[in-house]
Amino acid sequence: MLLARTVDVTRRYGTGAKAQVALDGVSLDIHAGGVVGLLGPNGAGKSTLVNLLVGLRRPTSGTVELFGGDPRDPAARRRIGVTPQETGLPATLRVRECVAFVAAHFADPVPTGELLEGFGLTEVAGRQTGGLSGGQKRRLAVALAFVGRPDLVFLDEPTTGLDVQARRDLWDHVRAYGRTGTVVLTSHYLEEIEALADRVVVLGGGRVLADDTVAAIRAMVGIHRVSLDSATLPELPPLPGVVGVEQADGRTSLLTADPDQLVRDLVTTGVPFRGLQVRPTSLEEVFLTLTGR
Ligand SMILES: Nc1ncnc2c1ncn2[C@@H]1O[C@H](COP(=O)(O)OP(=O)(O)OP(=O)(O)O)[C@@H](O)[C@H]1O
Repeated sequence: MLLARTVDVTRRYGTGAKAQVALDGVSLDIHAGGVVGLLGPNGAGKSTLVNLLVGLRRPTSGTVELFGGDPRDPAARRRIGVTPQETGLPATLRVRECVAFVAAHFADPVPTGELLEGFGLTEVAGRQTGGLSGGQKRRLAVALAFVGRPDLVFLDEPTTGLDVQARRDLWDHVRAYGRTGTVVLTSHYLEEIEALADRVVVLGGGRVLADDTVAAIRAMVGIHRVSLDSATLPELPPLPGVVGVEQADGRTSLLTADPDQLVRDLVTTGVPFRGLQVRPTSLEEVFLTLTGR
């Protein structure tokens, strides 16, 4: 089921010579179920895309649909939950009151106590939001996106400022939600995208550079890393198919598209290697290649 879509969307900020093109011909379908990760460097257009999908901004050209209609239609917006990149919580409201305030807008909200428990906020339920730590504020901002049992949740860099444990707890929540609902999440953390996303959309310079599963995107570059302990390794003879050699952390890495053949060749050379490891390149390595960074 199609929940949201953009068709050939362009978004510019400003006019004339100073115009900034934030999105440039982006077409994207968001289907029900799972976690879609929007990945891209600073200024790639991730927040702009989310803001268009949730009806906070309008495209300069192209079409944006949410549940088959206009994202600014209140009926469509009632079915989504959003955590923007920056949230201003009313400083004098208590955490519990904040949740109750948002819950009042929905017919069947998650009970406040249950929601606070789920996001580790029970202990600070009676505290004014102005007195929360940065991480607690962020957790509350993310919790508010889930109050109305939304069909589609948009989280713009939800774990920025969270410590490792809080980040992992939030991942559990997002993952669990993605089993029955749908989440669109932007992140700078490749680890986060690898951990959560079923589908990754890589944005760069306002364009979709790749749109696939984590595994497929990793395989797009298709390069594997064959690494050996450097300590006892003699100088290697030239080996066919090696596209790069790296030295780091006491290991020599050979980059190749055909790791099986490289291992056979290594054995044939008779080089006394130790500590052989073969692994696909990480999402980070692929990401750097795709975005040209
Ligand atoms: N209100 C605005 N006025 C002018 N330019 C803007 C505005 N909002 C965004 N931009 C520009 O549009 C481009 C895309 O910005 P956007 O915030 O969508 O990127 P992003 O991928 O979310 O970046 P980040 O990872 O830093 O949050 C950037 O060049 C940015 O400077």
